Amino acid sequence: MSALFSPFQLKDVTLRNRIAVPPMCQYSASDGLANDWHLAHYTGLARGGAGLVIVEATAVSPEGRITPACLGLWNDAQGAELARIAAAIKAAGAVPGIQIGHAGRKASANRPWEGDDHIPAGDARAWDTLSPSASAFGANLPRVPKEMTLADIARVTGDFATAARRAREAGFEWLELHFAHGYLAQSFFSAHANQRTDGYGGEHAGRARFLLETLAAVRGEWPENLPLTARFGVIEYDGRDEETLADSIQLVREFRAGGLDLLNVSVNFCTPAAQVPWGPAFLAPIAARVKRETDLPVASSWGIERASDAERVVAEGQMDLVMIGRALLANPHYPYALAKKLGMARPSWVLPAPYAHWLERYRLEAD
Ligand SMILES: C=C(C(=O)O)c1ccccc1
Repeated sequence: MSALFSPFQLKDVTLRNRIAVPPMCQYSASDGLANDWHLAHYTGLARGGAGLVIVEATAVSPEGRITPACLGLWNDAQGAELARIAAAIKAAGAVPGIQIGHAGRKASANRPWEGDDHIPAGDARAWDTLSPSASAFGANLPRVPKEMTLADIARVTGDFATAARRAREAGFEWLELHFAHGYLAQSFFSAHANQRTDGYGGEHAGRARFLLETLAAVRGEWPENLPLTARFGVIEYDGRDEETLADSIQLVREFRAGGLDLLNVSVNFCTPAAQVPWGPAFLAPIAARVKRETDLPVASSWGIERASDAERVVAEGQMDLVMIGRALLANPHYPYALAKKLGMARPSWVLPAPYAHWLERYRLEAD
């Protein structure tokens, strides 16, 4: 029996396998509203056999979008459109998940294929960005953000909680807080972005405060019986990795004490100077260490594509779920290819019956 195709239960939710679609921005919304692009995109991924489909970074407030074309969950109309997507994912046999976040100083940017840079300040599409400190990311994102006031911090924490409530009302059963990739929450924990001298900066407790307060606020809205998770960068690859990892693992333990059910282990992306060692499943040993040292279930991503890697990292207990992104964009039925590669009996039935029966009936020997 393949470990990758074994079920996974977390709280009252059971995934049919260990394959998860990570949140991957589509940059295809208007006014934060999901549309037919998103419905077809996520329905196709769910029909492709993944156990969990997580809808892309969805902003908790208008200024929290990465680009003007990002999804939002700050009003009921957005919730109604997302409800269609949650229902479609569930109808296809996958668990519907959603990531909610705030882009912080990386907000107000052009879409990646239209520059991937900050929209010029004079452009009517641009907006003021928020961050723990008035320090820019740099490189393609040079805009200096506004240092958040205590009122700003409280408002955004509340926005996360309200978005979590709307996510549940929309029918999502898996919630992921976006605490990674140099966005607002990650910025609060990183000295690359947070130079505050008040209670939200400085030593570990100060830099962790926004994330822990936001987790607590969301915990109060999200049902206890459904998975509450976070994608969190635990390593920056800036030459201080052991220090960052130890600091991050301490915070992950605090997340667990605060009611987090699983951590999606990722990279910080808080400085353009990072030297990320890209490669097949390069983050798996880091995810395994986080799992070992925090006793939390973990997922991870980045370069997990080969059937042998995906099976190994689960079978060896390095991670509980594998987030397979680009291979699933290239082929939403990739779980079927993985099932065949791993020698599963009747691999076609990873797919819905209307597809599986044809694939079974007229199989070529070569299949
Ligand atoms: C758009 C991203 C996200 O939503 O996390 C992203 C950004 C940087 C690297 C990977 C993913």
